[in-house]
Amino acid sequence: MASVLRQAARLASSRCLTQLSAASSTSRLGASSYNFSPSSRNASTSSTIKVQLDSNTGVAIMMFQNPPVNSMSLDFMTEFVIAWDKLELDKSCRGIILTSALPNVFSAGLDIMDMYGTTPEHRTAFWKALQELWLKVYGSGKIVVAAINGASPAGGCLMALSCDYRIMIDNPKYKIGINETKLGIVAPFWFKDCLENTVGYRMSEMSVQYGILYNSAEALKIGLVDQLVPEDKLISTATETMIKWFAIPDYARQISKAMVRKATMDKMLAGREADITNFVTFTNKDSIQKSLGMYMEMLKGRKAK
Ligand SMILES: CC/C=C\C/C=C\CCCC/C=C/C(=O)SCCNC(=O)CCNC(=O)[C@H](O)C(C)(C)COP(=O)(O)OP(=O)(O)OC[C@H]1O[C@@H](n2cnc3c(N)ncnc32)[C@H](O)[C@@H]1OP(=O)(O)O
Repeated sequence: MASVLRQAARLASSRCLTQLSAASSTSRLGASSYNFSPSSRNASTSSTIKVQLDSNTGVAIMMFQNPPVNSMSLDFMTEFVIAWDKLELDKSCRGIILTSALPNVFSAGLDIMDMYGTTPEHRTAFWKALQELWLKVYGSGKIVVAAINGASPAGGCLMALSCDYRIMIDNPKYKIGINETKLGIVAPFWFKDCLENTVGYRMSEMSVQYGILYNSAEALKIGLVDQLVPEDKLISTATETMIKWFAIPDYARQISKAMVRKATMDKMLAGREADITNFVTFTNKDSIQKSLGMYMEMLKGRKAK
């Protein structure tokens, strides 16, 4: 145990988990001091990311607004990381709720147009931005809650899986999962690892091969999400959940989180360059470009019908 703690302490001071200690003021707020008065809100907005921070409670709400479907384009991910870094540095922020400002969709996942017909240089920058975003969210010392208010396939599911807790609107029309194989592409190992860490080995084995998208009730049943709520209770439940987590002393929780996530983080950090090369090589293939093109056509054709 002593060696685990020593290792965790080293981790907390390492590059990826530097944020863990940055926010380590112990429970300043309990649920009883929760006050969400509008006057206490700070707002900061980029074109695709809207942030509201309540410095009284320490809860920030980060909303995606990249119409039509919050696809994770290079621009979106760049703005996400800038907004994220600001919150990480803000000691008054102890937790972040990720949600969508658009109706019916949390995030449609990676922007296919960034992978289809683009140069290898563009795809390198795109993949680096995705890795960066994931490392920040997954490795954060803040408490991160996903308030899933719509469809959340592939990269959208990864974003939710990187949080500490997932709350989804109870509506069968909203689907979540790692559906890449259905597009004729392969989810990288760290998408699979996040899924496996959450739903277990057998379920992820089935899930990634079939490319299953689960409705909200199915997602709850397999543990892909933690809680279902009616639409009008989503943000209040996410905020109340966050306040409950605040009762745990930050430092102890952060070190524990770092211990649990270390193996998955380390694997990515060690394989980061190879992962970029894999992605670029894979998406250079004519057959993959063809699959992506056909999928885009299918999406657009579906709308035309
Ligand atoms: C060995 C391996 C090594 C490395 C790996 C290598 C490569 C593989 C990379 C794998 C990682 C991939 C991750 C991904 O996230 S891929 C993206 C997966 N996403 C999806 O499958 C979702 C597709 N979209 C939908 O299902 C629906 O759009 C959605 C989200 C349910 C919303 O439905 P609806 O409200 O009806 O909206 P429309 O379908 O009408 O769409 C509106 C508009 O948006 C365009 N669009 C939708 N999704 C995307 C997208 N992901 N990227 C870009 N554009 C998208 C759609 O075409 C419409 O456009 P239009 O111009 O017609 O308005």
